[in-house]
Amino acid sequence: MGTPVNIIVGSQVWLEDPDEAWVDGEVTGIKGADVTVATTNGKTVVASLASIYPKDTEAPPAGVDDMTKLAYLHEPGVLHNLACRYSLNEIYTYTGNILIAVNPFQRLPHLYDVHMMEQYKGATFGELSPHLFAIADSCYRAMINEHGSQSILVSGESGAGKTETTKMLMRYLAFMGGRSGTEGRTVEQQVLESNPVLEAFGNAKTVKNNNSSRFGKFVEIQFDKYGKISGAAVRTYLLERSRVCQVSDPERNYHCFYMLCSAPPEDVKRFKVGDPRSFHYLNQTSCYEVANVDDAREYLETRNAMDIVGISQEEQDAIFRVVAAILHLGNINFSKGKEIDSSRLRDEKSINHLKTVAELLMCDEKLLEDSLCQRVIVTPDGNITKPLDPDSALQSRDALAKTVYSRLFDWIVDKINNSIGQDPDAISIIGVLDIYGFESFKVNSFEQLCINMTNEKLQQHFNQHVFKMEQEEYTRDEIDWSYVEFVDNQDVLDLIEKKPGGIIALLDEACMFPKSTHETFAQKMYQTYKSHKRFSKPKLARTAFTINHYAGDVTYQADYFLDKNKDYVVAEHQALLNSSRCSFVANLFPPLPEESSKQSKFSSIGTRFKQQLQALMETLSTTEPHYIRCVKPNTVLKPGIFENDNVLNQLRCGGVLEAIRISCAGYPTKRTFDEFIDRFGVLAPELVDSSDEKTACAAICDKMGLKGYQIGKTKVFLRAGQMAELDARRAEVLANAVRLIQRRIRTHLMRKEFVSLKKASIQTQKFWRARLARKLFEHMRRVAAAITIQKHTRTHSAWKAYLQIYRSSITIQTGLRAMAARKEHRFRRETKATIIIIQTRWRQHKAYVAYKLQKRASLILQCSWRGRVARKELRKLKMEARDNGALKEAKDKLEKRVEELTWRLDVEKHLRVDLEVAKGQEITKLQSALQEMQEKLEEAHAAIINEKEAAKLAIEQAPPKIVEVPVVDNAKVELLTSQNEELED
Ligand SMILES: Nc1ncnc2c1ncn2[C@@H]1O[C@H](COP(=O)(O)OP(=O)(O)OP(=O)(O)O)[C@@H](O)[C@H]1O
Repeated sequence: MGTPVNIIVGSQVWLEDPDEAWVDGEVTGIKGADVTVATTNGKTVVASLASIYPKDTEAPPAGVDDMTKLAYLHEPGVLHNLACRYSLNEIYTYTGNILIAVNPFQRLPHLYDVHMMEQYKGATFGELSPHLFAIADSCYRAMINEHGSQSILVSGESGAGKTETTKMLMRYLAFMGGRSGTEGRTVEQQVLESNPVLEAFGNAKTVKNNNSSRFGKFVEIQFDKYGKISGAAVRTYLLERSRVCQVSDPERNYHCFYMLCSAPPEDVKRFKVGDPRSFHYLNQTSCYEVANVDDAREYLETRNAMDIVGISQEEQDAIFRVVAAILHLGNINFSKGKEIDSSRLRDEKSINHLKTVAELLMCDEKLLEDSLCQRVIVTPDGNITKPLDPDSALQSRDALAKTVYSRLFDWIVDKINNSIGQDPDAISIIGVLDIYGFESFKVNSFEQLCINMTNEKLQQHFNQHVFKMEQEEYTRDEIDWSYVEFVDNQDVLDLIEKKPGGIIALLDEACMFPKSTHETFAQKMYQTYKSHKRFSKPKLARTAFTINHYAGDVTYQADYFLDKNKDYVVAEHQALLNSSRCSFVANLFPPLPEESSKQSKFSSIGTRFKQQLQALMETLSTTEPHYIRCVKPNTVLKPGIFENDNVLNQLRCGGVLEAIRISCAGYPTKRTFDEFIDRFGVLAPELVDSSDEKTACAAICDKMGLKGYQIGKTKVFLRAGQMAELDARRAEVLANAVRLIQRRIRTHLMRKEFVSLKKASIQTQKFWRARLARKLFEHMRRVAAAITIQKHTRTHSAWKAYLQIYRSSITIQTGLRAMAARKEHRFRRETKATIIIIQTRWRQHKAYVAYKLQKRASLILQCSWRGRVARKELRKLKMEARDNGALKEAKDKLEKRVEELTWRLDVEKHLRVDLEVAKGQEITKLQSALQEMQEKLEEAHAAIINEKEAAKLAIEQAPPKIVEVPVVDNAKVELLTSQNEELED
């Protein structure tokens, strides 16, 4: 699978690692055929050049959704891709048309919900990420479009997820083909509900899988012409019968046994069951429970599902009675009887169990015991009864249990089929095959041979479909395909199933020959196939043989082949159960036709299975197959050794690796010239018109630079990836064309839109501009009005403020003036009084002075006058005194008078001097008082001037802001006015 590339120092490579399977690293040195690699886990390993693989350093970290897209298609690349995707919960990956489903081992509900189904409904295959719904959808659409039957083959080892995948597929098909809104039990509902019923009776916990299907299953879903589900049939293959009687740790018997033991108490009582530990068929292992499974609930759910698939209550009861009877049957033990080689029931317990079995199966107790401990041999001379030794009796007991169980299982399958109903007019079918994958254990027995035969058949079918048909097509179209090879397994199939001469035919022969043993059978095989290249005898083996299957060598132990191949019902058992009073039990064992009962009782399981398989293959050959390979991921990156749990091995066994190889080596894509030109003509339209189809196809391929393609007679054959390449180019061309058309149309549309938008926008602009202008005008008007209002308001408030200041200043002025006036008044009053007093005094003084002067003057005048008069009289008296003596007296008198007046004048003079002094003092005093008053007056004047200046300054300094006084204090103004007037008055 490796892609030949030159490995040089520095190359990134994969190499095998004992712990990690594959480990990547870088080549650090090459010496001859040895390469030194520095691995990413820190080791330096020397490996041979042939054992290392190149690593794609440009691989997307999330992996690719189709393995065929891998740059280097080799085992580590495939595993790495799966591991990358798995780590991102991408459990599905395509390999061409095969879907690889890696078991997620965890519920991923979002992957399977209705929303997901809706998404995949009708989606082109490959468009969405790989999914089983994509397979189911392409299957459904192929059926509808091509009216052809389809099949989906789900394979994988035990626990890989086949049953889950099958269930999901059926759910999707029911979703697509279901009749929505139909009342009652619909076909699809019954098909879906048949799963839990089949699982209850056909599934068991095994080492590998807690819910392992111990049978193969082919569900055929029939569709009518409208694509609706019209019927269904379930075919089952090779139920593992031995499990009924033999279970090893840590496995369990079939689920139904445990369910019955956990049933509601009334059912437990009715069916006489109890603790599973008390039944031999269940207590051979210590495993009674399965993690996360509630058997009690499963019992009820199984019953419910049985209701839905049409199993009546009576039938259900009968089924569980048979199940209970098998459990009790297992508890019947035998000991040696009285006669030689005879047996009898060992103890009381066994007797009781026998009774219970007889009761549950409604058959005769004695007959039951006899059928277990005796055999009747028919001889020409009559019937001979032969007792069975305890071991044989036990075998007889187990054979009965297995037969009853397998008949019961077959009855359930038949019932489901009858109940769902077949549609004889079905237009097409979709078959889903859920069958065990290739098995290779340490010890492989007859079952493994059958299982591996099935897988060989399926592989052949796969080969035929994928490769043979492919190659036939190459041949038909006369193209060179010599280098595409595949391993044809027809020879292995011939070895196993050819009649006569195949292993199964030899086994049947051995079974019919009474003296045969597994050793004689093995010898016969060694002899017959000694030169068969697919058959070999292991060294020293006496019964073992190895078959070289397509998936690898498997060594089988022939020891129990004979027993396991024999499928016959002991006549005694047949008779016993047929005579049951319970019609259900009796019907499980219908009486055999007279001749066949007389003929050999042997029926070959191998041959029957081969026939069933043949029928299945015939059915499959009428369908278009689709493949799903389930893979168990426990060791995604484990080395490629041949072990069943190895992913690589699983892929190899599932034919996936081979498919990848062939797919890449061959021509996975082919198209008729018509289709090719139809699809890719756009890549070179000039070539298509000018030449014939074949030449045009070749020309297109050449033009696109494709290498290695081939032109057949009718088709173009493309190598892997070339279709994608052409598609990508086509998508590019189409996208360009689309873009051009879109551009033109968009231009046209945009222009139209632009014009109408322009018109509309002009209209809108007009409207808006007008509106804006109106608004602006309105705004301006409002601004002007506001300014006017503001002006008036401001005037008003300024006026108010001015008035207030004015009034205040008047008030202040008034106050100040009043104060000044009062002061003045007071001053004046004071000054006036002073002046008046001074004036009075002054005037008094002046008057007094004048008076004094006048008085002196008048005195002087009077004195002078009187002197004159007195001197005149003195001269007269002197003359008269002369004349008379009298005169002398007068003279004396007058002299006295003059003396008096002189004294008075002196006094007056003195007085006047005193008065002058007092008056001078008084004037000085008054002058100083006046001086003082004048100073005070000046001070008052200065204070008034200061106050006035201060007031003026205060007014000037007062902020121009005019504080609006909301209310004029008229009362105060009036008061001040009146005060002012009063003051003025
Ligand atoms: N798609 C899935 N999503 C979640 N869990 C899954 C899925 N597929 C499988 N499983 C889990 O793996 C278990 C085993 O799967 P399943 O029973 O389908 O295996 P199988 O291949 O049918 O085995 P067998 O051959 O033994 O019957 C399931 O019980 C389930 O838990």
